Amino acid sequence: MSTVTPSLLSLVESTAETRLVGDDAQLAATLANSARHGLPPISITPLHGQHLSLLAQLVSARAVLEVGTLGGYSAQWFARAGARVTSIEVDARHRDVALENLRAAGVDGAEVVLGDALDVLPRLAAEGRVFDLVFVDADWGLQADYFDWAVRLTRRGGAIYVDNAVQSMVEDGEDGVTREGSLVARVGRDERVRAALVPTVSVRKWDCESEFVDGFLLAVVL
Ligand SMILES: C[S@@+](CC[C@H](N)C(=O)[O-])C[C@H]1O[C@@H](n2cnc3c(N)ncnc32)[C@H](O)[C@@H]1O
Repeated sequence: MSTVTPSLLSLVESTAETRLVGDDAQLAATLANSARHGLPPISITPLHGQHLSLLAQLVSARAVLEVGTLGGYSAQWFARAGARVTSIEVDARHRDVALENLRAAGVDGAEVVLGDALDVLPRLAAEGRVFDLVFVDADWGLQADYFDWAVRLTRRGGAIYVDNAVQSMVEDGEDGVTREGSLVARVGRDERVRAALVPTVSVRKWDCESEFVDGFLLAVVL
């Protein structure tokens, strides 16, 4: 077997991206416009977008809730699966760029709600909103709180996807990983869901030292 090196992993990732996703002018335009407006380059990758879009398709998602819009890149992947996206963003500049990008991409009906997620999520629950899939991609320290609201906002059989769950545990260090209040401890005690933690690797983040290893938490609401 070949030795695993950054360049070999990079080839695997770029080949899969070319073969399975291909070039997409609209998505590239979204990233370029976000960069022009000075948004940080922290959107999901194209393969990750495809993965989330497939997941939305698998749960026949008509309504997707996203926590953390940035420039609306991941929101477009959900729209491609045929879902209507509601996305929460705390930064008004990010919200404005996302709306511009979504309009340019011809995404109809996407809703970008400006506000702190922990204010907006209870409001959506009080309005009786229900989603097929919730994608959590905002501040890592609050993942467990977002998850708790996500369960209340997701239909039975729907899915919750918490991005960067592995990195957030790694950042917490050994004591943080095993503490009772951690994301996996709280989700593990939660009888409303079944969940798994899925570690991933991406050489796109090889330069960020440990960040090339990450992973997500996926749960299904019972
Ligand atoms: C990693 S980016 C989201 C990337 C986006 N999902 C994508 O892949 O295109 C995280 C976003 O969450 C937003 N955010 C951070 N804290 C938040 C909060 N408390 N409530 C709502 N949004 C928040 C940030 O402003 C940032 O735009």
